Amino acid sequence: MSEVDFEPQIQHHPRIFFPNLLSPHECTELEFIHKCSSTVGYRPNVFSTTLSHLIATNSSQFIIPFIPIRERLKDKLEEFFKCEFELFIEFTGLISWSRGASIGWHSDDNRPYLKQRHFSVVCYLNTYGKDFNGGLFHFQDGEPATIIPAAGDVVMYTADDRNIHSVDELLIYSTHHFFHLSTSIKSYHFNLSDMKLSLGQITDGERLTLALWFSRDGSSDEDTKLVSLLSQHLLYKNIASSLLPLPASSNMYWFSQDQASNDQFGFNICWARLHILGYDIYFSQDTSCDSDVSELMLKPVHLVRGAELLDQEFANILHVLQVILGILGYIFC
Ligand SMILES: O=C(O)CCC(=O)C(=O)O
Ligand SMILES: [Fe+2]
Repeated sequence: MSEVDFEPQIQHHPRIFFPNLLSPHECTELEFIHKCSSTVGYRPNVFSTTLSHLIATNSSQFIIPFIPIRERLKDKLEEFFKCEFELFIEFTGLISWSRGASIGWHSDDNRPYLKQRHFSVVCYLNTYGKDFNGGLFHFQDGEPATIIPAAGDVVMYTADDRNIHSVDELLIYSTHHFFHLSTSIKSYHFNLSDMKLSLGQITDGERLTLALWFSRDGSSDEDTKLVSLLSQHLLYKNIASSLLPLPASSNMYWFSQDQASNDQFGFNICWARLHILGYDIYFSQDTSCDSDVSELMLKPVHLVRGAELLDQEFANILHVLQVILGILGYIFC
């Protein structure tokens, strides 16, 4: 599909679709960042990575790849909607959906606290049919009626009720990835059968987007907030001078079948991502069996592959993820 603005309907349904606006490298780089930084999101079966979270977890270097992409998207949006130099980025986030996630008909400004959102931009970072199934985007009226997510494609639309849209439920991915649960990890906090069920939800495929909202209102400028967070963070020199990530509170990584409940079963999303890649983790012997999960997030860990315990000690589980995903080529391809 080439660039499509559907000129005749522009007043009624102001929107535009750009194929291949992001390069494959940009999509892969953002996927890498999401997979090693994401937390459980705002709705069940959704994970997200916000820029403020990257700062809070001492991973602000990961903001750098967003900068040229955000600028390019803003330029395109302002040019198409003829509002050059008028818009501010209100929110930037990587959002992934796992099996069962969906969203019904809505406009993106449909709550009083969302009224500052004037334009929406959704960039697809992976591809329907290849990386996941389900998850098609539909506009209620006008053209295009349906968007089939493909890595690099971008849709831009006004956030008001001229662009009511929905996204179909993410379905089970056709090729079920094999994963192996070893007992070599200290899994005393977890119920393994429940963990297998929950893990299935992300091994079935994840639909990943970069979502941005734009505002005409300067008081909603995300950058002002980010600069303030960054400068506060830099005051903590010991943390900021280290390049090691610092996990947030453990419940932000806690994923269970029913995220709405306080179910003690479920597991850590970082842990799950390592399992999918064929790794387990091992906390050194002096980590007390009574440590609660929140402490474990901050503990040094070793990797286990099959029956082999690897020598290298990592600062914490986020550090492991960054290294393993980096080595596996997420960042360099
Ligand atoms: O991911 C998409 O295709 C759109 C998601 C959406 O509509 C929303 O988050 O408001
Ligand atoms: Fe939406």
